[in-house]
Amino acid sequence: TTTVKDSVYQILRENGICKVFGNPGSNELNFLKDFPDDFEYILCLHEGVAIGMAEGYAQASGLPGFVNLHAAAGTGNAMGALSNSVNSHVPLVVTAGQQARTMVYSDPLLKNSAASMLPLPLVKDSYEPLSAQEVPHAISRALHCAMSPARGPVYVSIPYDDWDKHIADDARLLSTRRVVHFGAPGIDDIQPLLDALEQASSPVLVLGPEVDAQCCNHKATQLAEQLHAPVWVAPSAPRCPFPTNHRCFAGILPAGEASLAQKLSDHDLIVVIGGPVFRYHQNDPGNILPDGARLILVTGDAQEAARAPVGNAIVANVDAVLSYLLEHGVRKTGDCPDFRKPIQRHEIDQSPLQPSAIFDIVESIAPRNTTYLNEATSTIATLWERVTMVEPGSYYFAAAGGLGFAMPAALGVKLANPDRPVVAFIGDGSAHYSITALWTAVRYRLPVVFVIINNSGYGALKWFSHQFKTHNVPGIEIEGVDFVRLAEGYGMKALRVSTCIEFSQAFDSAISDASPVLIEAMIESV
Ligand SMILES: Cc1ncc(Cn2c(C)c(CCOP(=O)(O)OP(=O)(O)O)sc2=O)c(N)n1
Ligand SMILES: [Ca+2]
Repeated sequence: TTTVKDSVYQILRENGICKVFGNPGSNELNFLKDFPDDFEYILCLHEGVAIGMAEGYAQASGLPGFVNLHAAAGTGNAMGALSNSVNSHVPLVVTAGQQARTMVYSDPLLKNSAASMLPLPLVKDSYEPLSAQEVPHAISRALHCAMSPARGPVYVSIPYDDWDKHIADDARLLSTRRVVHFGAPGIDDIQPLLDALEQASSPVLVLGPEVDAQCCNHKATQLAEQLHAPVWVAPSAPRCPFPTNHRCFAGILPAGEASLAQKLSDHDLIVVIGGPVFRYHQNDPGNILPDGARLILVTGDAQEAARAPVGNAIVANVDAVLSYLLEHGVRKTGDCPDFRKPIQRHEIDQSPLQPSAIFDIVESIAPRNTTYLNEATSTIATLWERVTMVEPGSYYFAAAGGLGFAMPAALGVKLANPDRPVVAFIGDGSAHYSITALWTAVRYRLPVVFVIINNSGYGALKWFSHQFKTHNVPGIEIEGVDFVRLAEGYGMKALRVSTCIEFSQAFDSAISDASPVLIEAMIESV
């Protein structure tokens, strides 16, 4: 026989999982005791950080993230972060310790009374095994469910007295299970798309995060060149699916119905690959498509296909479809046009900082393979205009817009890819949702550069107030926060700058520092 605990670690080990992101309580101690030395426990001081870090790690590594939380209180703290995970199709197994199986009904402290209901609908599946014997199978099933298209987080609640129970050794059969997914279409399946591209006089490509998640950005560039088509990144982008310095890159689409359709008004065929149609943000009612245009969606997510309000959809592996289109699709002759917009760059001088200057300075210093995260929400469009992102895995943003994602996700990305620089632009508002990530960065020596863009408040909400004509709104000014002292309080190197030359010097030093650094960039309040 074996124990539930040994069986579960063996299942994780055989599936390449060796990191546990977590925050422990007494319910978790039986799972964590005699912690195996071939695993690493990453302590996060808030459960939103544990989820965010596991999400960044999973997205950057392609491996499932494994999280261990504490009962209902820990799961509740994780819910905001899970809203991003379920939208970004990131494979996570989220476990939470439950009170002792024999005590739960007596309403004890630290119980998770409706455990399998608590995280819904922000997980693909959630379960509390009916007996200790079921726990290894529940973990194995959660792992394969999280990794099956469309990927996503799965939750398992486990009573703490289950871990030491002895069970039959057939759990070994579970740890060696392999589930692989192909989803490649047959040529007949995508013939309608090939025909539409052949007949279109002005096709346009709109790319979503799945292109980046499957690392087929380069195939998308070849397809754009073959079609002489401009490429837009789908709105509210959580990843960067296309090189922003490529001649076909037209920009990131606005997240409003009318404004998005207006950007695509010159096209008669809109091919959306690897993302929803569309993830709008501001309410900007209008026609979803320009007059006379038709839309075809290619996605690995059947729900995304079903939810689309317009056009036809092909549910298939995005990488496989791109390969088909390259091999069998129409090829335009002559030179591919250049769809890029020229950018006027800032001088790096004594002038006061502003977001566009910050991004120009970063653009002039950061290595080309840097990964960026941006949660200074009023500056996102400016980053996409000014920062070059080429490789897969160059950019991450909260897929549901749930703030508090970028700081912990930056740590997870760095943990997965230690050789790539990681820069996180964080708003002075967003920084507070996961500020404890700074301690985890120092504790695990993750040399991320955190740039706090401090405009003394919720800049994006000031913009929305203007848009929505909802004036005199309280609660959007934040004055008097000292991020340098906050960072130093967590043991992190930190400095404050307010001019371009100061920021340039600080960033040039921070990007090659072996330790994490926080730079507080003071800019005019918007
Ligand atoms: C968890 C959470 N809480 C609140 C919000 C609402 N929110 C908030 C509070 C924003 C302003 C963030 O301000 P910031 O300082 O981080 O960045 P900017 O000043 O550049 O907008 S944008 C936005 O959608 C959110 N998206 N997620
Ligand atoms: Ca701000």
